[in-house]
Amino acid sequence: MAHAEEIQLQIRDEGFPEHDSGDDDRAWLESAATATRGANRRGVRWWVLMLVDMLMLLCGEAMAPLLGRLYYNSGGNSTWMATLAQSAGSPLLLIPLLILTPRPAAGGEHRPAVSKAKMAAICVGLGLIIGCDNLMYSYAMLYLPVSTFSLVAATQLAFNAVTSRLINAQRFTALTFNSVVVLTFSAALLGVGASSASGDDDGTSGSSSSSGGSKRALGFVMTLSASAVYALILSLFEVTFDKVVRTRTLWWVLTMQVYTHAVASVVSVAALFVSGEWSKIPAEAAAFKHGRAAYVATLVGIAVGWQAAALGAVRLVARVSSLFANVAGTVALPLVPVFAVAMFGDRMTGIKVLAMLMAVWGFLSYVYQHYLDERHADEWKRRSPADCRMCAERADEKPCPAPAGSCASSGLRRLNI
Ligand SMILES: Nc1nc2[nH]cnc2c(=O)[nH]1
Repeated sequence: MAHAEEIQLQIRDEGFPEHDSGDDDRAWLESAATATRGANRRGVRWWVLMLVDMLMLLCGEAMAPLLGRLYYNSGGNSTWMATLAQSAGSPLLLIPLLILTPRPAAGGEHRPAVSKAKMAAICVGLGLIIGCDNLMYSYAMLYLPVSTFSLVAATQLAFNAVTSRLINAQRFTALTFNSVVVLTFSAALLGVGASSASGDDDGTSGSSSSSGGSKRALGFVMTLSASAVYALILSLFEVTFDKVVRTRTLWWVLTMQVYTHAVASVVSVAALFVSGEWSKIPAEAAAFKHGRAAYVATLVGIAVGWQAAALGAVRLVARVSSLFANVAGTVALPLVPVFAVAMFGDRMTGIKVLAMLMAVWGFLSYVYQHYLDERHADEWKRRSPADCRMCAERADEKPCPAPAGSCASSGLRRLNI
């Protein structure tokens, strides 16, 4: 018991001074009621903002790869230019970043300033990894047809399940597990369906038979590696928000995206010059199938599309988790062929419909789990301080069942003793 008291004291010393008079249960109940009302009010706004982030991610993930393929199919040949386009749109985000001012963390608690040197090192590291992912993605699109690409890219969710478990201590329930499995099968089904319909050569990229099996093998390895690296990137963003920045405001999301993508762009520009591809760009633009203006418009579209996708993804990482951001992104894989039906008059098949329905099912499964978690957290917020004290006084070494932060208004923190 002495141990438990020691822990209580220690926790009280750590924060929430306005509630340190732990005996004042009435005050606690009032503050809990206010917090719950606040949470409910934030609830609708939160879901609407999440929908906006998802739309940004889905539109970007659907539009950017289609334009990437248009670039290669219309005469574009520079993998470094295709790589640069994926990160070059980040200066666009300077506009909202300069308008916004950094907001203090929710609750107004004092937090030590984030070390600039540490953030610079993180942004350089993440930027280099993003640059590698972009390069692998460019090779993947160049060497693999859409069908095989979708099939292999479906693995990114499984990779994310591993990275988020190892790096972010993601909790897996039956619903989140179901979401990962169903979405992976949905994207894979699409790949199988497309390859059986087209003999795995849908002519959408430079991977015609003349390119040879070695290029296709390289495309396969690049897609698989990019899928793993993308999962790692999302998990590293999440762990940075959790452990380094320790807040998840829009200002920090924009800051991290602008700086990491700036690093990726600098590396891509340097590689464009060093590789000599730069000298071929004017001829490539002049010979572009739809003209020079279309060449520029395609690259600008790729840049804007990837920034929208990345912003949506990082916002979802900050709002929910890296796994959820990947779940939402994977929904885009089966949506692309359905968009192609509407935009390019492609044939609608039973497999495309089934893949899309499975994607929606997998996605809703994760959203429902998140809704249950929120409700569980709200229930804990409504409990009396005695419940929280019970946790603190438990001497059985078991973790507290309350969700993180839910004991905050009683002056006690969630315990993991
Ligand atoms: N590998 C990979 N890279 C990305 N960059 C932006 N989106 C993606 C994605 O879905 N996969």
